[in-house]
Amino acid sequence: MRGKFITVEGIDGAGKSSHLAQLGLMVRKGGFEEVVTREPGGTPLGEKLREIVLDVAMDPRTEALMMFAARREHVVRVIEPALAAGRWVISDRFSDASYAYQCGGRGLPKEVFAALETVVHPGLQPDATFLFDLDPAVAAQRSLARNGAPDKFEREQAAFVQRVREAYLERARASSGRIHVIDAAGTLEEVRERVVVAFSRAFA
Ligand SMILES: Nc1ncnc2c1ncn2[C@@H]1O[C@H](COP(=O)(O)OP(=O)(O)O)[C@@H](O)[C@H]1O
Ligand SMILES: Cc1cn([C@H]2C[C@H](O)[C@@H](COP(=O)(O)OP(=O)(O)O)O2)c(=O)[nH]c1=O
Repeated sequence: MRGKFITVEGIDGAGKSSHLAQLGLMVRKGGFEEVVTREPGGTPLGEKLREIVLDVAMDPRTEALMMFAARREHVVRVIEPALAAGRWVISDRFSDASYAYQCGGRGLPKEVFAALETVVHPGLQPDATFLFDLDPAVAAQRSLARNGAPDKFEREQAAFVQRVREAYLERARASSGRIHVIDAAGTLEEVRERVVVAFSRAFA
Protein backbone atom coordinates (compact mmCIF):
# COMPACT_ATOMS: atom_id res chain seq x y z
CA MET A 1 0.00 0.00 0.00
CA ARG A 2 1.20 3.51 -0.84
CA GLY A 3 2.56 5.45 2.13
CA LYS A 4 1.25 8.78 3.39
CA PHE A 5 2.87 12.15 2.85
CA ILE A 6 3.04 14.41 5.92
CA THR A 7 4.46 17.94 5.98
CA VAL A 8 5.12 20.40 8.79
CA GLU A 9 4.98 24.14 8.21
CA GLY A 10 5.18 27.44 10.03
CA ILE A 11 7.19 30.63 10.38
CA ASP A 12 10.84 30.28 11.46
CA GLY A 13 11.13 29.52 15.16
CA ALA A 14 7.52 28.33 15.53
CA GLY A 15 8.89 25.02 16.78
CA LYS A 16 7.91 22.64 13.97
CA SER A 17 11.28 20.81 13.70
CA SER A 18 11.07 19.96 17.41
CA HIS A 19 8.10 17.68 16.68
CA LEU A 20 9.45 15.66 13.76
CA ALA A 21 10.61 12.86 16.08
CA GLN A 22 7.16 12.66 17.71
CA LEU A 23 5.50 12.38 14.30
CA GLY A 24 7.95 9.63 13.35
CA LEU A 25 7.12 7.79 16.54
CA MET A 26 3.40 7.90 15.77
CA VAL A 27 3.98 6.62 12.24
CA ARG A 28 5.99 3.68 13.62
CA LYS A 29 3.33 2.99 16.25
CA GLY A 30 0.91 2.63 13.36
CA GLY A 31 3.16 -0.09 11.96
CA PHE A 32 4.78 1.90 9.17
CA GLU A 33 8.32 2.95 8.37
CA GLU A 34 9.01 6.70 8.16
CA VAL A 35 11.38 8.79 6.09
CA VAL A 36 12.18 12.19 7.59
CA THR A 37 13.37 14.83 5.16
CA ARG A 38 13.35 18.58 4.58
CA GLU A 39 13.02 21.41 2.08
CA PRO A 40 14.76 23.13 0.57
CA GLY A 41 17.04 20.09 0.51
CA GLY A 42 16.52 16.39 0.96
CA THR A 43 18.82 15.42 -1.96
CA PRO A 44 22.50 16.21 -2.66
CA LEU A 45 21.54 18.78 -5.33
CA GLY A 46 18.71 20.13 -3.17
CA GLU A 47 21.13 20.73 -0.29
CA LYS A 48 23.49 22.63 -2.61
CA LEU A 49 20.58 24.77 -3.85
CA ARG A 50 19.56 25.32 -0.21
CA GLU A 51 22.97 26.78 0.64
CA ILE A 52 22.58 29.34 -2.14
CA VAL A 53 18.91 30.20 -1.75
CA LEU A 54 19.15 30.73 2.03
CA ASP A 55 22.18 32.96 1.57
CA VAL A 56 22.01 35.05 -1.61
CA ALA A 57 19.49 37.86 -2.24
CA MET A 58 17.69 37.33 -5.57
CA ASP A 59 14.64 38.21 -7.63
CA PRO A 60 11.45 36.62 -6.18
CA ARG A 61 10.87 34.49 -9.29
CA THR A 62 14.46 33.25 -9.23
CA GLU A 63 13.95 32.35 -5.58
CA ALA A 64 10.70 30.51 -6.33
CA LEU A 65 12.32 28.65 -9.25
CA MET A 66 15.19 27.54 -7.01
CA MET A 67 12.80 26.30 -4.32
CA PHE A 68 10.83 24.40 -6.94
CA ALA A 69 13.98 23.06 -8.66
CA ALA A 70 15.11 21.60 -5.33
CA ARG A 71 11.55 20.31 -4.83
CA ARG A 72 11.48 18.53 -8.19
CA GLU A 73 14.62 16.55 -7.28
CA HIS A 74 13.15 15.80 -3.86
CA VAL A 75 9.83 14.59 -5.28
CA VAL A 76 11.38 12.40 -7.97
CA ARG A 77 14.30 10.95 -6.02
CA VAL A 78 13.00 10.73 -2.46
CA ILE A 79 9.30 11.40 -1.89
CA GLU A 80 7.66 9.42 -4.70
CA PRO A 81 9.91 6.32 -4.40
CA ALA A 82 9.36 6.20 -0.62
CA LEU A 83 5.58 6.55 -0.92
CA ALA A 84 5.50 3.90 -3.66
CA ALA A 85 7.43 1.54 -1.36
CA GLY A 86 4.82 2.04 1.38
CA ARG A 87 6.94 4.33 3.57
CA TRP A 88 5.47 7.41 5.18
CA VAL A 89 7.31 10.62 4.31
CA ILE A 90 7.57 13.39 6.91
CA SER A 91 8.92 16.56 5.31
CA ASP A 92 9.98 19.67 7.18
CA ARG A 93 8.30 22.06 4.68
CA PHE A 94 6.96 21.62 1.13
CA SER A 95 5.01 23.80 -1.33
CA ASP A 96 2.90 25.55 1.31
CA ALA A 97 6.17 27.21 2.35
CA SER A 98 6.57 28.60 -1.18
CA TYR A 99 3.01 29.92 -1.02
CA ALA A 100 3.66 31.55 2.37
CA TYR A 101 7.21 32.89 1.83
CA GLN A 102 7.35 33.59 -1.91
CA CYS A 103 3.71 34.69 -2.47
CA GLY A 104 2.92 36.04 1.01
CA GLY A 105 6.37 37.31 1.91
CA ARG A 106 7.79 38.39 -1.44
CA GLY A 107 4.63 39.10 -3.44
CA LEU A 108 5.11 36.36 -6.07
CA PRO A 109 1.85 36.18 -8.09
CA LYS A 110 -0.28 33.23 -7.03
CA GLU A 111 -0.71 32.16 -10.67
CA VAL A 112 3.07 31.74 -10.95
CA PHE A 113 3.06 29.59 -7.80
CA ALA A 114 0.13 27.51 -9.12
CA ALA A 115 1.90 26.98 -12.46
CA LEU A 116 5.09 25.83 -10.72
CA GLU A 117 3.13 23.39 -8.56
CA THR A 118 1.55 21.91 -11.69
CA VAL A 119 4.91 21.52 -13.41
CA VAL A 120 6.85 20.19 -10.42
CA HIS A 121 4.45 17.90 -8.59
CA PRO A 122 1.30 17.29 -10.66
CA GLY A 123 -1.24 15.30 -8.67
CA LEU A 124 0.89 15.27 -5.51
CA GLN A 125 -0.17 17.07 -2.34
CA PRO A 126 0.52 16.10 1.26
CA ASP A 127 -2.07 13.81 2.86
CA ALA A 128 -1.78 15.93 6.00
CA THR A 129 0.01 19.17 6.84
CA PHE A 130 0.59 20.37 10.39
CA LEU A 131 0.86 24.15 10.47
CA PHE A 132 2.54 25.43 13.65
CA ASP A 133 1.02 28.84 14.22
CA LEU A 134 2.72 31.29 16.56
CA ASP A 135 2.96 35.01 17.27
CA PRO A 136 6.03 36.18 15.28
CA ALA A 137 7.43 37.97 18.34
CA VAL A 138 7.48 34.70 20.32
CA ALA A 139 8.92 32.82 17.32
CA ALA A 140 11.70 35.42 17.04
CA GLN A 141 12.54 34.90 20.73
CA ARG A 142 12.77 31.15 20.18
CA SER A 143 14.98 31.62 17.11
CA LEU A 144 17.31 33.89 19.07
CA ALA A 145 17.76 31.20 21.69
CA ARG A 146 18.83 28.74 18.99
CA ASN A 147 22.50 28.41 18.04
CA GLY A 148 23.87 29.50 14.67
CA ALA A 149 23.87 32.62 12.52
CA PRO A 150 20.47 33.69 11.13
CA ASP A 151 19.96 32.96 7.40
CA LYS A 152 18.51 35.33 4.79
CA PHE A 153 14.89 34.60 5.76
CA GLU A 154 15.56 34.80 9.50
CA ARG A 155 16.95 38.32 8.99
CA GLU A 156 13.69 39.56 7.40
CA GLN A 157 11.64 42.32 9.04
CA ALA A 158 8.65 41.65 11.30
CA ALA A 159 6.23 42.78 8.54
CA PHE A 160 7.58 40.05 6.22
CA VAL A 161 7.09 37.37 8.88
CA GLN A 162 3.58 38.66 9.57
CA ARG A 163 2.71 38.34 5.86
CA VAL A 164 4.14 34.81 5.80
CA ARG A 165 2.02 33.85 8.81
CA GLU A 166 -1.13 35.32 7.25
CA ALA A 167 -0.51 33.54 3.93
CA TYR A 168 -0.13 30.23 5.78
CA LEU A 169 -3.41 30.80 7.62
CA GLU A 170 -5.16 31.82 4.41
CA ARG A 171 -3.99 28.61 2.74
CA ALA A 172 -5.12 26.61 5.78
CA ARG A 173 -8.61 28.10 5.47
CA ALA A 174 -8.70 27.16 1.78
CA SER A 175 -7.49 23.57 2.47
CA SER A 176 -9.01 22.92 5.88
CA GLY A 177 -9.31 19.17 5.29
CA ARG A 178 -5.58 18.82 4.67
CA ILE A 179 -3.96 21.56 6.76
CA HIS A 180 -4.31 21.16 10.51
CA VAL A 181 -3.44 24.35 12.40
CA ILE A 182 -1.61 23.71 15.67
CA ASP A 183 -1.38 26.43 18.28
CA ALA A 184 2.40 26.49 18.84
CA ALA A 185 2.28 28.69 21.97
CA GLY A 186 3.06 27.18 25.36
CA THR A 187 5.53 24.57 26.49
CA LEU A 188 7.02 21.86 24.26
CA GLU A 189 4.94 19.29 26.15
CA GLU A 190 1.69 21.25 25.60
CA VAL A 191 2.42 21.56 21.88
CA ARG A 192 3.37 17.88 21.68
CA GLU A 193 -0.05 16.93 23.07
CA ARG A 194 -1.71 19.06 20.38
CA VAL A 195 0.41 17.30 17.74
CA VAL A 196 -0.75 13.90 18.99
CA VAL A 197 -4.40 15.00 18.84
CA ALA A 198 -4.03 16.53 15.37
CA PHE A 199 -2.23 13.43 14.02
CA SER A 200 -4.92 11.11 15.38
CA ARG A 201 -7.60 13.29 13.81
CA ALA A 202 -5.81 13.42 10.46
CA PHE A 203 -5.38 9.65 10.22
CA ALA A 204 -8.48 8.48 12.11
N1 LIG B 1 7.12 25.13 22.84
C1 LIG B 1 8.35 25.64 22.91
N2 LIG B 1 8.69 26.41 23.94
C2 LIG B 1 9.93 26.94 24.04
N3 LIG B 1 10.93 26.73 23.15
C3 LIG B 1 10.63 25.96 22.10
C4 LIG B 1 9.35 25.38 21.91
N4 LIG B 1 9.37 24.65 20.78
C5 LIG B 1 10.60 24.79 20.26
N5 LIG B 1 11.37 25.55 21.05
C6 LIG B 1 12.77 25.97 20.82
O1 LIG B 1 12.71 27.05 19.88
C7 LIG B 1 13.74 26.94 18.91
C8 LIG B 1 13.10 26.83 17.53
O2 LIG B 1 12.42 25.58 17.42
P1 LIG B 1 12.46 24.73 16.08
O3 LIG B 1 11.71 23.47 16.33
O4 LIG B 1 13.85 24.63 15.55
O5 LIG B 1 11.60 25.73 15.14
P2 LIG B 1 11.34 25.74 13.58
O6 LIG B 1 11.73 24.40 13.04
O7 LIG B 1 9.87 25.98 13.48
O8 LIG B 1 12.14 26.88 13.03
C9 LIG B 1 14.57 25.72 19.31
O9 LIG B 1 15.68 26.17 20.06
C10 LIG B 1 13.63 24.89 20.15
O10 LIG B 1 14.31 24.12 21.12
C1 LIG C 1 10.69 25.09 1.38
C2 LIG C 1 10.79 26.59 1.43
C3 LIG C 1 11.49 27.23 2.45
N1 LIG C 1 11.59 28.57 2.46
C4 LIG C 1 12.36 29.22 3.54
C5 LIG C 1 11.70 29.18 4.88
C6 LIG C 1 12.84 29.14 5.87
O1 LIG C 1 13.14 30.46 6.26
C7 LIG C 1 14.01 28.61 5.08
C8 LIG C 1 14.57 27.28 5.54
O2 LIG C 1 13.64 26.58 6.23
P1 LIG C 1 13.99 25.72 7.51
O3 LIG C 1 14.74 24.50 7.10
O4 LIG C 1 12.72 25.51 8.22
O5 LIG C 1 14.93 26.64 8.36
P2 LIG C 1 15.60 26.29 9.75
O6 LIG C 1 16.40 25.03 9.55
O7 LIG C 1 16.42 27.51 10.01
O8 LIG C 1 14.46 26.09 10.72
O9 LIG C 1 13.58 28.54 3.70
C9 LIG C 1 11.00 29.34 1.47
O10 LIG C 1 11.10 30.57 1.48
N2 LIG C 1 10.30 28.73 0.47
C10 LIG C 1 10.17 27.38 0.40
O11 LIG C 1 9.54 26.85 -0.54
